[in-house]
Amino acid sequence: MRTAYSVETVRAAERELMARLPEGTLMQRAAAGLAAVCVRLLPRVYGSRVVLLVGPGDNGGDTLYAGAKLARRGAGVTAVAMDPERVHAGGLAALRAAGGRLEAAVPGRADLVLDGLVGIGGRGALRPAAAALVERIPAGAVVVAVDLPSGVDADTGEVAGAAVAADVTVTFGAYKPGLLIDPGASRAGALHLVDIGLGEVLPAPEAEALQHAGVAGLLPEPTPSSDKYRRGVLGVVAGSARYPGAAVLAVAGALRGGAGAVRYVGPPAVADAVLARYPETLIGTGRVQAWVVGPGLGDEGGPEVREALAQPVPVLVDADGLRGLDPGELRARAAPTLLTPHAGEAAALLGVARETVEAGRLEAVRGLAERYGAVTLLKGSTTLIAPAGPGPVRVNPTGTPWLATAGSGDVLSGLAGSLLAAGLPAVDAGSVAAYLHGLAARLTGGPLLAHQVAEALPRAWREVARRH
Ligand SMILES: NC(=O)C1=CN([C@@H]2O[C@H](COP(=O)(O)OP(=O)(O)OC[C@H]3O[C@@H](n4cnc5c(N)ncnc54)[C@H](O)[C@@H]3O)[C@@H](O)[C@H]2O)[C@@H](O)CC1
Ligand SMILES: Nc1ncnc2c1ncn2[C@@H]1O[C@H](COP(=O)(O)OP(=O)(O)O)[C@@H](O)[C@H]1O
Ligand SMILES: [K+]
Repeated sequence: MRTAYSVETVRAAERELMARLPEGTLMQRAAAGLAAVCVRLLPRVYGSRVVLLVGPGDNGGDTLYAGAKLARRGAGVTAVAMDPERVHAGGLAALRAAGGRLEAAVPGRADLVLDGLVGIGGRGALRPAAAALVERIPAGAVVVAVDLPSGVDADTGEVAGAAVAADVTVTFGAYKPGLLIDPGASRAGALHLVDIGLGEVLPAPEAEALQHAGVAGLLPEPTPSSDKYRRGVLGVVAGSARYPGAAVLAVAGALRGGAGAVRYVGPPAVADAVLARYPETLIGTGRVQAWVVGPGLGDEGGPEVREALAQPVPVLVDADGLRGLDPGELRARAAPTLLTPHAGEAAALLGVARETVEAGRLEAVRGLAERYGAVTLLKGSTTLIAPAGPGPVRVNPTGTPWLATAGSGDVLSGLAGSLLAAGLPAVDAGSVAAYLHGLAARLTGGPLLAHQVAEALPRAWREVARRH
């Protein structure tokens, strides 16, 4: 599990650690880790051209000390300050002693650029002096963000104006949520974590991302004593005369997600379409361990949605099922509810613009989970899963923009429903489903069709299970 911590938490941990260590120790650890990554990125340090963009705080300090280390190994290092009156004095002295220079303008060419404008002390949009330096980053240079790309909000991943687009981010002590959540995540490039000793003093994280090992541990594999009922029966309320395909795709995701059986409930013509593709499907109501309601219902299916929500089993609500949801009714449910909106549906539920959700994904997913008392999975570029109560938000690290294709969300609902029916808690069901779905899409490659994602799920499952 990759874990991420808010600025407040990181600062508190740093204070606690700093109190026990000689002054400057943490900055020296950070600079040493940063310089080591830079050395690996350069084909040859000696004779390379390195540019440091230096802000007024400690982020600039880390950068100057790392630049000094590179200068000592023969790199030509030029620092450019956002505010020449406010530069970390010790860092600048170290750079100069190593043969580096402070100049007024960004050189036109560079092999490596270190973005040390702002780190976790950054607030709001980059000021014009900083944005002007970002614009001058020479084309072709490898860009390394120090702690985080300047212009990205460390806590949320929000980008309010100009921001550095890094090839690599070297972050100190702990990942920050903004490095894992878009739009920030897509500015961060490859992530390197430098251990500065914070691990021992960090409390619970604000965000976490599953990795193969964690997913493997959650996959509901059948055992010798399994039968189809114990493996989980999922009921699917989906599809309509207008959108029959949604039912087929949700059932596809459910069957490929390992359900012991899938029951389809819906119009006979749609049931025929489902059976034609998946003769394994059971038709009509009966006992289930979980429900998926909503994909492709259009204006139909209201009573079935209500009925499912009234039952004491986990219910996943997606797409048209999300319209007109009553927070009170959901909060009163004894069994878990998993909501799976995309940004447009989340915006409608929250009464805000879609752009607001896309720019502030973390706030949106937390807001929905709190309002509805339900685990909420917000789809899109970096899918997020928020628990119904306190606890870290799961950030999905797999996926590809090729998934932005009609019907892929229906496959996800079926898959997540299958995992709910198998008995996974809703946060695990949502995050394991998003993980496998994203991995299956990557294995398929683009341009992909939604049903191909469903068909690639067993491969994704095996790839995760095989390695652990
Ligand atoms: N506190 C610690 O123990 C450690 C901190 N470290 C480094 O220190 C950084 C935090 O340092 P600081 O607290 O000095 O803060 P930063 O250096 O991140 O930024 C604060 C400075 O940037 C300016 N600033 C804020 N928002 C801005 C904006 N939107 N546009 C332009 N300028 C802006 C502020 O006026 C302030 O001078 C970390 O990100 C990390 O790089 C590391 O050395 C490791 C140890
Ligand atoms: N830009 C993107 N990057 C990665 N994944 C995306 C992106 N856009 C959409 N997705 C994924 O594609 C799927 C689309 O689901 P949804 O919007 O419900 O589509 P549909 O209703 O057509 O099935 C979701 O799993 C979502 O996370
Ligand atoms: K930075």
